[in-house]
Amino acid sequence: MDKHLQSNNTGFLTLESGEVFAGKLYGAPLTSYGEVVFHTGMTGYQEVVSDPSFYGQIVTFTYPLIGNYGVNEIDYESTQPAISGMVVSQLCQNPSHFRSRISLDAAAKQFGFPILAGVDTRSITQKVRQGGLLYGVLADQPMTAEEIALHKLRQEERIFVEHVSRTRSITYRGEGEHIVVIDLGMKHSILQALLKLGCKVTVVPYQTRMEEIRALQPDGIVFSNGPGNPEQLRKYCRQWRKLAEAFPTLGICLGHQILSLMFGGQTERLPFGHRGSNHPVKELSTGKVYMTSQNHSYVVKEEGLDKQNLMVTYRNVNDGSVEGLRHIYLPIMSVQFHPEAHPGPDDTSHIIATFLESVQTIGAKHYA
Ligand SMILES: NC(=O)CC[C@H](N)C(=O)O
Repeated sequence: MDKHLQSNNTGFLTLESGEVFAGKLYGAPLTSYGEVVFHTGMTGYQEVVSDPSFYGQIVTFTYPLIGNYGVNEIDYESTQPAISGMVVSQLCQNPSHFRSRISLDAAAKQFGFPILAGVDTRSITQKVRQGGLLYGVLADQPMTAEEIALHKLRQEERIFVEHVSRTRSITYRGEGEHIVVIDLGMKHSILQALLKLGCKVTVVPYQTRMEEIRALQPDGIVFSNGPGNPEQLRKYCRQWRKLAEAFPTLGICLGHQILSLMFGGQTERLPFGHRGSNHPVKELSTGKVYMTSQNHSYVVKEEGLDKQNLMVTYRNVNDGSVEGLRHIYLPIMSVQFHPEAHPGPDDTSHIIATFLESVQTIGAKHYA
């Protein structure tokens, strides 16, 4: 018997395509439902479970052993549970790391999400790769197609950003430039990256009005990462465009996708998403390839992109999809990947520094 499996509770992941995967249930004894996605990182599970971009998703890890270095107090990306549920092959119950405080099982109990362990995660991944958007339910019994269809319908009606964006503004003191982050489900490490560069940072709820943001006298604006379909935010894009045109702006992941919407473009679903720590992207101006941390289902659609104003700066090496945009005349830039990394390589951390340089130099000159 697998020494990692000590739970007596059998659990099931039922996919909308009809397959049922049986395993052992750990973490919080809750039924979870959502889009089933796969993450290929060998590490980073603590950041993934707490990254608000994963809100409403059941995340399957392709790396076979998860939980082996435990969970610590400092690597959380938010204080709320983000994922809906987790599926792993082997769940390690005896973690070993000098920073570890509790096991992943204990953290899942505290955070409030279930873990299904002991299942063939490669087979689930193959199904997701073949099936595109695939909903599932993780529960203590298999579900019927009708039950899943009902959950799916409810899920599709929800605007996920509403559940993860802060409800009140908060300012973090720094001596440097004042950056206002539009919180679409901001990862804590984006805040950390800005604070590390000396910025004063104000994080505002995503529905904050333009006048309120102007009153904060920002030097620059960041549109954060976040969950769900970017098209759900289209109605805010007119006012966000005004904001982006008024201040040096950086968009990260969901923030990048909405930048294309602001300029009349569209987004589309990738066949099965990019989630992992080793997605290669090419910087078109230099031909340099960077390894990046990624986590997205949607992508900026090439067709319909406002090429009068925006140019593509990065492309995914595997599928050629758009990974970065820059405004031709204004200091506005965005990336589909995560320059703040965490988890994953920090090869592209210079992007946040470059944004800050534009805030300090081009921004001041441009708007003088
Ligand atoms: N990490 C993110 O910001 C994700 C963006 C968007 N929700 C997507 O899945 O494509």
